[in-house]
Amino acid sequence: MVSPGVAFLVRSSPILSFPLVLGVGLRPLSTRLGGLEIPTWAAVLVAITSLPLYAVFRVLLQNWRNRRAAAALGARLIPVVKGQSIGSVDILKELRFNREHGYPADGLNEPVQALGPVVNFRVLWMDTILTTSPEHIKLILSSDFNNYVKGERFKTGMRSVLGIGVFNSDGEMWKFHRQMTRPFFARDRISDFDILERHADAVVSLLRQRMKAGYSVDFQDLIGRFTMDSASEFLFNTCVNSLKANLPYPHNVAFPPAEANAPEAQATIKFVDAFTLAMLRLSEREVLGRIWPLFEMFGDKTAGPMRDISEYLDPIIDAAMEKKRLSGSQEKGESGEGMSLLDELLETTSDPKILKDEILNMLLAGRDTTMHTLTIVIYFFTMYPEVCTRVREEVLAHVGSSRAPTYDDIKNMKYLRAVLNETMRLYPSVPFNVRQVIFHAFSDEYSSTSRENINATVWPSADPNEKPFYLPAGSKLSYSVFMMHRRKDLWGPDAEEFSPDRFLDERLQTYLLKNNFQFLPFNAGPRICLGQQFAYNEMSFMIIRLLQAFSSFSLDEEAFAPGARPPPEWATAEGRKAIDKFRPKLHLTMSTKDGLWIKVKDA
Ligand code: HEM
Repeated sequence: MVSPGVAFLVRSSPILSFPLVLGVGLRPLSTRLGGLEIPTWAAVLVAITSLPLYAVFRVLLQNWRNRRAAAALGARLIPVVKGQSIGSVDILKELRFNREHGYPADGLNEPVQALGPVVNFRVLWMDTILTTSPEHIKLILSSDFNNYVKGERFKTGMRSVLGIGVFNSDGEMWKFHRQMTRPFFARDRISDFDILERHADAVVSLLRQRMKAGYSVDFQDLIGRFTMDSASEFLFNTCVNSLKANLPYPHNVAFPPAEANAPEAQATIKFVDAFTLAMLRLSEREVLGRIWPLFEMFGDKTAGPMRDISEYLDPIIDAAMEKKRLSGSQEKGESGEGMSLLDELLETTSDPKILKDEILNMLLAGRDTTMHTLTIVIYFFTMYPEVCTRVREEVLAHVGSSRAPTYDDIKNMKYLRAVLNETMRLYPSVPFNVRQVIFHAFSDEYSSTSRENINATVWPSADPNEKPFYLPAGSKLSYSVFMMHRRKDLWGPDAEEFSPDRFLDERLQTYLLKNNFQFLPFNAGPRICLGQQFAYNEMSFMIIRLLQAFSSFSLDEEAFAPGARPPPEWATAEGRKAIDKFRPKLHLTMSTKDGLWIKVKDA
């Protein structure tokens, strides 16, 4: 297999070989055509400078075209964030550094404050537009949905893991996946809580065991196992059983008890680690953008983890296919309780590639998002014990201290829902998302001379007296719900405060109900999260079980590894960056660096 880097170079070879062809061919050609003798040094100089000159020419031409097209539409160009170095490479470096070591939106807040809610980070002369405006996000996700796609650039980077699954497809393929999976999220299916109950009980007893033994627990790790086990059983009827593998001990326990993992846990650990690593590799590609293949010259960095993932998943898919083959037409159409997503998918397709892609896409969607939200809810319980007490009172009033909650119990618990929403407002699982303005240049349908600007679009300015913004076709966009959820002009002066009541008191009317598109933890429009209701049920169920078992939660700051604590310089920052006691980490989704070490008190 050719590595992504080599494939990239081969694809780019026509342009990269241009200087060579020019260097070798210029002298004989000029002699033949015009009898002109070009000295060797001049031919070499022309060859060396040809590519940079061509690049400069293209950039200038593109800028001129954009200005002209914007003027023709009565629009203006999006303000560009100016870097200090050629091609604003310093901005790229800073963004990469901040992604690894900073707080989310470090390096983005300042330009947005200076230039407004939409800016263009023109790194390496390529437009990368960032918006934090609900009006623009509404256009992207809903009212002008057909003009935006995930885009080839994004999909190529994700393909080696997510294939052509629902997350990584556009157009007809995306519709096919969406139609295929939607029935599975019907209300009766997602309110069947048997699976959740078993795994939630395991979480509670593991917490109790560790407390009894006198150790703190990494709640993020523990709850990630809960969401992984629940999702795997729900999706493919086979529990990954990650809750059966041993829990880690805090870094400050000098001699943790020696515990060997049960043999059956080994395969689980390998699968879960491979899954986590594959997601990490994908997020690294996303940060590098178009040039990511150059960092994979010697091989596809997702190939190793994907081998381990396939080793685990392929037999499960094969067995389900075989079961389906043996049962034949008997079961056809009998979708209903007890059927996993995989069983349901087998009603539509028997293509193992599509089946695997879909399962992996759903696991990505279902594990890390709910893991993160539940982790931050518990973190907020440690920070705001009065909120924890109030949710607990609601739990005891609606469900009591022992019975498992039902769908209706959960639906009626308004404060719990407000706590979940407030958590997802401040720390949404998908803080940044990407799209591309669709580009139809190669469609036969559009063969006019100005075809590259078909699908160019405009966005309104916040100030109606200002001209709208012009976006060329093909522009790469990033929208940040993380930043939008913290805007004081949208949420009020207390936007950075954790206050679940804002979803219940007059602030709901004053702020949120004025503009539904300013709160989007699950996205909106045709691509809205398919698992939204499932996620609310799963998270509420787990919190209720925890609050029936435990009366309070506390943070064990000593148990956090030194590199996982917020650095001292954050203390002088504004807002939550100064207050919070964990370090957010950004990959495809958000998490906390090195987990969340807590202690719990039995109820
Ligand atoms: C707190 C929990 C969750 C949050 C915050 C969340 C958030 C999101 C967001 C922001 C998207 C849009 C992604 C994009 O545009 O690329 C999305 C899509 C999706 N989510 Fe969720 N999600 C959660 C849980 C789940 C669960 C538990 C499942 C299923 C088991 C799920 C299934 C999906 C699917 C299938 C999509 C793709 C929709 C499409 O592209 O058409 N999500 N989710």
